[in-house]
Amino acid sequence: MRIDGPLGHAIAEFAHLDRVLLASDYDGCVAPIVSRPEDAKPDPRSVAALAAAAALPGMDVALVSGRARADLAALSGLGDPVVLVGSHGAEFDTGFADPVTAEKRALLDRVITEFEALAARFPGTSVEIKPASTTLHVRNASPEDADAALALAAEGPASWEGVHVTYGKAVIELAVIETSKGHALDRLRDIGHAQAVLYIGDDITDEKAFARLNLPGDVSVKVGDGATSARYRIDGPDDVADVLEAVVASRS
Ligand SMILES: O=P(O)(O)OC[C@H]1O[C@H](O[C@H]2O[C@H](CO)[C@@H](O)[C@H](O)[C@H]2O)[C@H](O)[C@@H](O)[C@@H]1O
Repeated sequence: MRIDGPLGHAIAEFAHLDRVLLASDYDGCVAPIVSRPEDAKPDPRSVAALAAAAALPGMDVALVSGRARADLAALSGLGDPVVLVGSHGAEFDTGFADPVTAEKRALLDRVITEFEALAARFPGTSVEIKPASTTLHVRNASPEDADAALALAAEGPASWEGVHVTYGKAVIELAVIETSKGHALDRLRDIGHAQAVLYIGDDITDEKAFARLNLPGDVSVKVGDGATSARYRIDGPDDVADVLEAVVASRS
C-alpha cells in the first residue's frame, strides 16, 4: 500500500524534523497475531525498515511491547541501536524502574499458581510467564471455556491487592508493578530530545501510548479495528511495513 493522503502528509512532516522517535508495538504490528505466542515471527520488511531507520541521523527507533524484553529480543531479532522496551513499557535494558522486590515476586508466584490451575482446568488456555507479570492466554480455548477462565481470573487473582490488570487480545495479564507504554514513550522522548514521536499500535495497552502523543508533529497510528484515540488507522502488519518504509524513504 502506498501511504498517501493525511497519513502520508503527517509522515513527511515527521520525517523532516531534526530529532524524532519512531516506535512501534510488536504483536499485531511488526508481527501478525498467531495462535501460539512463540510463533509470532516479524515481517522481514518491518525489521529491515526499523534497522534502516535506526541508522539514520537524528532518528531514534524503539519497539515497545507487552512481551518480556528477552522474548522480544529473541523473536524480533532486533537490538541496539533499536531500543527494546518490554513488559508493556516497564522493562528497559537497565531493568525495571519500579523494582520487582522479593515481596512482589512472591505475589507474582501466587498469581502464576492460580493461572496454572485455570490452564489445567480449561483446555486450550495457557500461561505465559514474564519477569513482572503473567498472562493467561485463551485464544485456543472454546468461547465458553475462554469466558469462564477470564471470569475466574478477574474474580480471583486480578482482584488481589498489589495486582495490576491489563486486558489484551484473548488474554488477561496480571502484573505486580505498574506498567505504561505512555510512560515509556515519555522517557524515550526525553532521552533522545525528540521533537516528535510516531507510534504504531494495535491493542488496548497501546492507548496509553497514543494518549501521550499530543505535541505538534506527533503521529499516532492504530492498526486494525476497535475504539482508539489514535489519529490515523491502518489495516494490519503489511501496512505497518509500508508506514515504516515510508518513514525511511521520506527521511532518506
Ligand atoms: O505489546 P505487544 O507487543 O502487542 O504484546 C502484547 C501481547 O502479545 C502477545 O500476545 C498476543 O499475540 C499472540 C501472538 O500473536 C496471540 O496469540 C495472543 O492472543 C495475543 O494477545 C504476547 O504473548 C503477550 O505476552 C503480549 O503481552
